[in-house]
Amino acid sequence: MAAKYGKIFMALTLLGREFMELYPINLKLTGRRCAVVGGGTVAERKAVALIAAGAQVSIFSPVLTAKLTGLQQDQCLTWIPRSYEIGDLDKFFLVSCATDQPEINRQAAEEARAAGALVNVADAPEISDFYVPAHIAHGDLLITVSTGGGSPALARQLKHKIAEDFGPEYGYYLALVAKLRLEMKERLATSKDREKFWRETIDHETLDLLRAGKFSEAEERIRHAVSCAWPESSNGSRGS
Ligand SMILES: C[C@@]1(CC(=O)O)c2cc3[nH]c(cc4nc(cc5[nH]c(cc(n2)[C@H]1CCC(=O)O)[C@@](C)(CC(=O)O)[C@@H]5CCC(=O)O)C(CC(=O)O)=C4CCC(=O)O)c(CCC(=O)O)c3CC(=O)O
Ligand SMILES: NC(=O)C1=CN([C@@H]2O[C@H](COP(=O)(O)OP(=O)(O)OC[C@H]3O[C@@H](n4cnc5c(N)ncnc54)[C@H](O)[C@@H]3O)[C@@H](O)[C@H]2O)C=CC1
Repeated sequence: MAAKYGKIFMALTLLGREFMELYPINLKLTGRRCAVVGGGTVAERKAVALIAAGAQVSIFSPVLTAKLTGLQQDQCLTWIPRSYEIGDLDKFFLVSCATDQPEINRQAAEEARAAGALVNVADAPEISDFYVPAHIAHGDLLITVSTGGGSPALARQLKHKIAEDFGPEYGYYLALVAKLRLEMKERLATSKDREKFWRETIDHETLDLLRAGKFSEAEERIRHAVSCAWPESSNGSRGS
């Protein structure tokens, strides 16, 4: 693979660190059954992200954090108020093993994988199918940072740095553009026109308007841009 012959690969080799490229995917979890084993701080972080993604979350743990207890009271998750037992994990799409007992995590991971689930193990990257990246979500906009398990603290720090530059206005911007994009498909004749338009339209003035909460002005600005660039496009001509 190209990356393996690049400068970064050479540097990693010099540093004596093995390099494993991960396959980046964004999972759709709406309505999927997911389990978290453990109810502490780490389990909480994993469960909250799963719930945010619309998963149907079950937690196996004798104790829950205050936040998880609140979520359980609000019926955002199902709590099985006891220690994990063999046989618990046979019906899940994804399982996160996050107790403070390494042997329990391992056992749960083995069972879940044998049952066909995707498995994450909080204290054992080497037996995990996937890692949870640090992330920023603004509506449909999802920015993730992965260090391949090398330094979660660095992933977290980079996330905070990126969040300073990409605030909620980018989420509003995306929502607006996604809506207008469908309309522009009708209005701009060819895919080349559309490509040119969207590359030129992503501008800071629209973002400033959104940052200031001026949503309709921002929408108007983009609509105006398309009428100026393609006055003839309003005749409804359609193309590829
Ligand atoms: C492999 C992975 C598996 C997984 O959990 O998916 C994993 C594993 C481990 N984490 C450990 C420690 C810490 N993890 C964090 C924080 C986060 N950890 C997350 C993901 C991941 N952690 C996956 C790799 C992701 C990647 O590298 O890209 C984040 C990004 C996402 C999330 O959890 O939601 C979230 C930040 C979220 C945010 O803030 O946005 C902090 C920082 C802190 O809490 O301040 C520390 C202490 C500092 C440090 O160690 O760096 C330990 C050692 C435990 C010990 O020493 O006992 C292990 C086990 C090991 O490495 O062996
Ligand atoms: N991957 C990550 O992001 C990180 C992983 N870790 C690792 O994650 C592990 C958990 O850390 P914390 O959440 O801080 O621990 P914690 O002590 O806050 O929580 C442990 C939880 O596991 C539950 N538990 C214990 N035995 C159980 C069993 N047999 N069945 C079900 N639940 C059981 C406890 O009731 C408790 O809710 C640690 O071992 C640590 O090494 C730590 C920091 C970050």
